[in-house]
Amino acid sequence: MNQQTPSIDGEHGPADEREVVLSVRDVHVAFGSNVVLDKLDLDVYRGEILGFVGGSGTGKSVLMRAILRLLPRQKGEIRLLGADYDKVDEATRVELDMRLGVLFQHGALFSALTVRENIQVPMREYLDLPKVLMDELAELKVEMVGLAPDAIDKYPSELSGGMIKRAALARALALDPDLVFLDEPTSGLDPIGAAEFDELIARLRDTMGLTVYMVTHDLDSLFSVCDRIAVLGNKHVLVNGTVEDMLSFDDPWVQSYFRGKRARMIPDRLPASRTTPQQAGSQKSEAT
Ligand SMILES: Nc1ncnc2c1ncn2[C@@H]1O[C@H](COP(=O)(O)OP(=O)(O)OP(=O)(O)O)[C@@H](O)[C@H]1O
Repeated sequence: MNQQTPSIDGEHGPADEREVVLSVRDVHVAFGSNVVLDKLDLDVYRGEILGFVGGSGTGKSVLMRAILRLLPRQKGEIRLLGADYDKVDEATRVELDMRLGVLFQHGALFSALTVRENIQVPMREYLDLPKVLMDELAELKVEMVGLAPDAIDKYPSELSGGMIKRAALARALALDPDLVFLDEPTSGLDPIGAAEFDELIARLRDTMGLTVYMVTHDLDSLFSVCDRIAVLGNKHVLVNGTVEDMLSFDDPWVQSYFRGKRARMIPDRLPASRTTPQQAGSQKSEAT
């Protein structure tokens, strides 16, 4: 995908009318001679759930970390909420960071802190709030992600895998972000827990207007909650669009992934409920 790529207009209007909250252009990341990402372009639109997929080791985590500035990149521009991270002053950078939430794979909660304290970590880092207000906010976040109220004073070791994911999501939402990055949020969950987590993500998008960038291998998530899917291959985004676009895209990996045995086991791959205002439009790039 690039700015010159023709886009398919959706039923809700031309694709380019949507607000781009994350824009990645011509990104190049290498570790020594190992080039992981090259000439990579990607847009994420406000209010959508973008599913980001690709084979193992293709660079999904590397891209997420490069976007979050946890890894250096050799080339390329990354604009978040309209601002070029590399060109803004430190105060603006902090403001931008506050508008992002991240759920790392496996939750990555601080094991020595309770759920309440974990949720309050970003509040302590960025805000100067009285304890009573931070407690109220933490309680609100716990409720928002569907955890029982008594989970708030538990330590991560006392929680199930699904509860850890929810607690980590509550922490990612601590500062009411515009955009959340989720790294394989349903991995390790049983199918029911994973489906409930997907529903939670969709509900938060609908109620908070959240934009979601979700790295996932979970075909159920891709088919049920993602408005758009981007596929990483050959070091860049091979194609992005709806499930329907994936099914018709002529690439061996994309075909085997979306039409393979596991995909065929999902009974209703294109439920009508997938059509949302955020789903308007899709774009394709040329496979190389
Ligand atoms: N810090 C690092 N130093 C050197 N090489 C790295 C580093 N991080 C990632 N890589 C390399 O970058 C490539 C892409 O890794 P990455 O973890 O992004 O893959 P992925 O698409 O997320 O894979 P998976 O789906 O298996 O999690 C791999 O070859 C990996 O070895």
